[in-house]
Amino acid sequence: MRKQIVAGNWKMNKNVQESTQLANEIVNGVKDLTLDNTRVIVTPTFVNISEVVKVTEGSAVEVAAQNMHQAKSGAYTGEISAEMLTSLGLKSVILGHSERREYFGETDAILAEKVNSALANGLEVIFCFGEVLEDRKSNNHFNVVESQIKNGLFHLPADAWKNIVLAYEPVWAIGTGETASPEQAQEMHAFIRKIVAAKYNVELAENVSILYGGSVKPGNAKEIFSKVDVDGGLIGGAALNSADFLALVQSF
Ligand SMILES: O=C(CO)COP(=O)(O)O
Repeated sequence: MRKQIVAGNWKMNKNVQESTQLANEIVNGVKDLTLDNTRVIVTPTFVNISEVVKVTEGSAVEVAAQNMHQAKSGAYTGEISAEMLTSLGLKSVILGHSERREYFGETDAILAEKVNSALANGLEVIFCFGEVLEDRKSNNHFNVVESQIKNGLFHLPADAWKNIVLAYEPVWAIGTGETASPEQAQEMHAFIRKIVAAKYNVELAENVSILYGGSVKPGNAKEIFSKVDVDGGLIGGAALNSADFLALVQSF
């Protein structure tokens, strides 16, 4: 059975005190939940990872990073390597978020390198992709998503996919309050599974968790998560307070 995942992408929010407080509230909140098949992940900013790791140790809450550099080490001022993340005990990293693609010039080629570096270091990759509004309006969204997945991931051998989680985040729905309808999310997720099955095989495609991201809130999560090919969410705004985030964790 595929894992369900609720991952909070804290983006550039929360100082160290706020981060540890939020993590504490989430750790306490999940204590009494039967999570069964659901993974709960939080992703603080780099500077707050160590403190949040301490708070979450021994709990059901996993900590992941929002990004990393593709190089092993060296003269890359301001950057963070995969090995630095694993040395903190992290198991996963988000790569390819649309904000990284748009504001930091991360191309498909760079992302493929980042994916390789993360996997080589034993990290699971939560790989994000999604179309902008123009693409959806011109009915080009399937092509865009296919090419982002193909260029970022299809060079991988099948066995590497056990460490891949996909996150479909239509850019027009991120932080806008506008959500893809559950039907639009399901349609895209089914398409994604189909292209992964065509490249690899049906079993592999059936085993990949595909998250939806874009204005997921307690009020709409149940309906979105109920779709057969939606395995959870990558959450921005609603991950910044524990009550909303814990409600999402219980929305399956
Ligand atoms: O970008 C997102 C998660 O990575 C989604 O952000 P919002 O939930 O704020 O729309």
